Amino acid sequence: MGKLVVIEGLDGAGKRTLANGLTEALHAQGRSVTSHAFPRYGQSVHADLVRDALYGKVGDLSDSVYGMAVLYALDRRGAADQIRKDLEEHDVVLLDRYVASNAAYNAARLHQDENGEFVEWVRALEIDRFGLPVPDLHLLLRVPVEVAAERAAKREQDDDSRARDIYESDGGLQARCGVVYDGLAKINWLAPWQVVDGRSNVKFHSLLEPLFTP
Ligand SMILES: Nc1ncnc2c1ncn2[C@@H]1O[C@H](COP(=O)(O)OP(=O)(O)OP(=O)(O)O)[C@@H](O)[C@H]1O
Ligand SMILES: Cc1cn([C@H]2C[C@H](O)[C@@H](COP(=O)(O)O)O2)c(=O)[nH]c1=O
Repeated sequence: MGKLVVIEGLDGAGKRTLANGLTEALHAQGRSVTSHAFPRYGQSVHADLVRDALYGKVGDLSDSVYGMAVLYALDRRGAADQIRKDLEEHDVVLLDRYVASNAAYNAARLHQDENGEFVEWVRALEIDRFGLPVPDLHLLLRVPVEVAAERAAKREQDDDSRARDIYESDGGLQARCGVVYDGLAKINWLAPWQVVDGRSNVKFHSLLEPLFTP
């Protein structure tokens, strides 16, 4: 059975870049890896509705924290069987965002913390009710909010298709979300969390060592 490893962090933190680096490092160790990124834009109707809502194209949908959270959760529910299959066939299944993104962003929208009602509601919905696989490890790619914002702004400049959405443009939300992520990591919510300093060069091999040490 493979290990389910989740990368979490603010918009622009560098999660995709970390996922690519980890994949290369795992391949160099001879391990098989497959990955997914949530939301699954272009693959799931729920994810595509999320994207439309994040660009203000679905009326007042994005105003509803619970409405948005249900869409993200349904996108993952649609991927659950694939993730289970991947875990049978690969050493590592790497996810760029997962259930904890729903907990962190939407608790932050509601000005709640890691111990609040919303975080528990997400766990009950996605794990108990939808039966999503529980991660083996979360990697929290931690960078100061300003650094994440600079990286997101630079990417927006370089790539026309990556204009910042309503969450990415909301500095207050990103700052609160960073605090909720720190809280989730502190209580090892759902599974162990490892904090990765995204400002310095990340040592990919050492990050996953604990997973494969008997
Ligand atoms: N360690 C780093 N140092 C400097 N720039 C970086 C670093 N990691 C990523 N970047 C740059 O920051 C930008 C955002 O990176 P990336 O797309 O990996 O972030 P992300 O967390 O996946 O973003 P999002 O969640 O918004 O999709 C990219 O332009 C990337 O090249
Ligand atoms: C998976 C997921 C994501 N979010 C938030 C986080 C981001 O601000 C946006 C879109 O994600 P992307 O990585 O920028 O494409 O949505 C969320 O609130 N809940 C989730 O489950």
